[in-house]
Amino acid sequence: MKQVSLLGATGSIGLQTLEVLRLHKDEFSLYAMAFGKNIDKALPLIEEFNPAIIVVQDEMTKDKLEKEVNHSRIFSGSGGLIEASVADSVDVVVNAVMGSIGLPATLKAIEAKKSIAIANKETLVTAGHLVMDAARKHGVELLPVDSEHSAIYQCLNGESSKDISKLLITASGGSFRDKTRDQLKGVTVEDALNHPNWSMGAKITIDSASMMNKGLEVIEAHWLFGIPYDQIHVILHRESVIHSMVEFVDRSVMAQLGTPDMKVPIQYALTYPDRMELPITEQLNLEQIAALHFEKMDFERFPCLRMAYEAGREGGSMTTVLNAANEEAVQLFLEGRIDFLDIEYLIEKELSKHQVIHSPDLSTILSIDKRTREQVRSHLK
Ligand SMILES: NC(=O)C1=CN([C@@H]2O[C@H](COP(=O)(O)OP(=O)(O)OC[C@H]3O[C@@H](n4cnc5c(N)ncnc54)[C@H](OP(=O)(O)O)[C@@H]3O)[C@@H](O)[C@H]2O)C=CC1
Ligand SMILES: CC(=O)[C@@H](O)[C@H](O)COP(=O)(O)O
Ligand SMILES: [Mn+2]
Repeated sequence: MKQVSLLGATGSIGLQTLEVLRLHKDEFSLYAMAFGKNIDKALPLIEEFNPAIIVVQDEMTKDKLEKEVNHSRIFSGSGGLIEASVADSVDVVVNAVMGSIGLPATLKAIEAKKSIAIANKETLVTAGHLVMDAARKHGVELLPVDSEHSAIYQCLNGESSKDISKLLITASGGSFRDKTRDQLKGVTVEDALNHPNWSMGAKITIDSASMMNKGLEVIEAHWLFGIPYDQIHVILHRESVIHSMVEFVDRSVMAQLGTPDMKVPIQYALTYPDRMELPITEQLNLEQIAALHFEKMDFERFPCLRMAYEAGREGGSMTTVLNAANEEAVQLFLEGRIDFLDIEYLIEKELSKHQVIHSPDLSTILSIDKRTREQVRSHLK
C-alpha cells in the first residue's frame, strides 16, 4: 500500500487524484492532504479519507478548521507543506498546489527521497536548476503529471535523451485562439475561463488563454528532460488529442494520444512503471474525431510564448521573474483589476528591467519572487 501526500487536494488536479485513489483503494491511501482556505470543499474529503496530516494555507484557516474537526495534526503555511511532504510514512508526494509556493516542499521531499508526482509546473519554472540538482544528488526521479510532459515521458519510455532530436509540445490555443490581438481588447474573465478542451483551475486556464501555459511548459520540459530550448517546439493542435511528441535522431516520431482527461497522467505518475485500468476515463474514438489539425505557432500573436523562450534562454533568475510576474498579473486579472492584455505588458516590464543572477540559491529566488510580485502590484497605484 502506497501512502500518498496530496498537496492541493481541493483543486482540479487534487480532486482528480482523489478519484484515482478511490478507484485503487488496495494500492493507495491518503496519508496527508494540503489545501488553501477552502474549508467547505475540504471537510467532506477529510471525513472520507481521514488523513493523518492536514495542512492549510494560514493560521486563520487553521483556527477555523480546528473548530470544525477534531484533529491533532493540522499544520499551516509553507512549513506545513514541508511537514506533509517529509513525514516518514509518506511514499509519494503529489504536488498539485498552484504557484511557486510549492517550491520549498518539493525540495524537502526530494531530500527525504520521496517519489514525486509533479503537477506544480511553477516550481520548475522558478527554480528548475535547484530542483533538478537536488533530484540528481538524492537519486529521485520526478514523475510528470502535466499532460504534455507525461506524454513525452511515456514516448521516451526510458530512452536516453541523447537520442532525442526534438520535443513537440502541443497547444490547444486556449479560449482566445481564434481572436486577433485587436479582438483581445476588453475580453472578460468569464470569456478567458472558457477553455475549449480542458476543465482546469482558474490560473492555468488564464495561462492557456495567454499562451503563457505553453511557455511555462517549454521551461518545464527543458528541466525535466534536459533538452536545449532550440530542440523544444510548440505546435498548435486544436483537438488536444495528441498530448505531445518526441522526434528521435533517426526521424522516428512517437506521440501519446488520449481523451483530454488528467486522470490518465495522474494515475500513470502514481503507478509508474506499471499501468492500471482506468475505467472512469472515456476511450479515444478516432473515427468520431475524424481529423487532427496542426498549425505553426505565431510568436507575435502570442508574446507570452516568446517571452518564456527568451527568459528560459537567458536562464538564472529570469524565469523566476517570468513566473512571479505572471502569477501576480493573472491574479489581478482574475480580480477584475487589470485587462487581459495588461498581463503580458506587466510581465514584459518586469523582465526588461531585471538584471539576471545566474545559479540563484533558494533564498535569492524567494526574495526575487516576492519583490517581483510587489513591483507588479505597485503599478496599480
Ligand atoms: N488543472 C489541470 O488540469 C492541470 C494543472 N496543472 C498544474 O497543476 C497545479 C494545480 O493546478 P489546478 O489543480 O488547476 O489548480 P487549482 O487552483 O484548481 O487548485 C490549487 C490547489 O492548491 C491549493 N492551494 C493554493 N494555495 C495554497 C497554499 N498557499 N497552501 C496550500 N494549498 C494551496 C488550493 O486550495 P484552495 O482550494 O483552498 O484554494 C487548491 O487545492 C498548477 O501548477 C497547474 O499549472 C498542470 C496540468 C494540468
Ligand atoms: C491539461 C494540461 O496539461 C494543460 O496544461 C493543458 O495543456 C492546457 O491546454 P493548452 O495550454 O494547450 O490550452
Ligand atoms: Mn499541460
